[in-house]
Amino acid sequence: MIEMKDVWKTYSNNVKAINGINIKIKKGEFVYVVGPSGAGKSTFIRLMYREEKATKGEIIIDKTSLSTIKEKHIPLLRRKIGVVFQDFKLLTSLSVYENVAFALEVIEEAPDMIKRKVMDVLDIVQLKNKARFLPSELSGGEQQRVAIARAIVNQPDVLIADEPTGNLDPDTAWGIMDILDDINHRGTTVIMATHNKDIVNTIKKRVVAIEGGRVVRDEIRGTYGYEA
Ligand SMILES: Nc1ncnc2c1ncn2[C@@H]1O[C@H](COP(=O)(O)OP(=O)(O)OP(=O)(O)O)[C@@H](O)[C@H]1O
Repeated sequence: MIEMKDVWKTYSNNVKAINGINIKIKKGEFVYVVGPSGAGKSTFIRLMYREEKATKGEIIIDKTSLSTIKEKHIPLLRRKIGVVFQDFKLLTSLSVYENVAFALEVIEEAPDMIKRKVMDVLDIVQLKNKARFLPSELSGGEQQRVAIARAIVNQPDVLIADEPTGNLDPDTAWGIMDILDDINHRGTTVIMATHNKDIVNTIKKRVVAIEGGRVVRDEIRGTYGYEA
């Protein structure tokens, strides 16, 4: 359902971040993206949700080609893809509930559906009891769980996470992994860029290693393969 065919990305400053990637990711897979700092992992991920446009090659998400997609159809594409970042990116003046509901309000979901969907995803991330809290009143792990709830409330086909455990202590990071695993088991494809060696080596999944903007390793149940 996600395919890259000979994809290249050169930034405007002439940095060649992605240099000829070919990959297929099937519906329902869980994929770790690993590699040294500056290898191109974030660029690879940003290309998938069209935050960046490929310089060359074709990216197909669920039959939609990102090279020919019209600007007006990009919001529709983004509804198929939930994104989670290392630094959470929550709206600080809104409550947990409002942060998650916001994603549905912008697509003009009916108010009674908003309430049901928000409470359902807050249940999945185990934060129903903190729906009225502000982000500043939550721990880092709880804030990341709100960000995950926001990313999945539209029931996207794909959840992309760029270093979702990067700002969290080890115990909290494992809790986030439980939730991502649970979301994957419910049918969502999960693609996660990470530097967390312990997690990759313990919760075995497909591992795609990127170095110098190329896929240098792609293993079904792989290992991290670098020193932490
Ligand atoms: N917006 C940008 N403009 C110009 N160059 C960029 C931009 N974003 C990234 N780069 C460059 O592209 C290359 C790949 O960066 P990218 O962020 O994709 O790597 P990464 O593997 O995610 O690194 P890290 O593990 O440190 O997050 C690097 O040389 C980086 O400096």
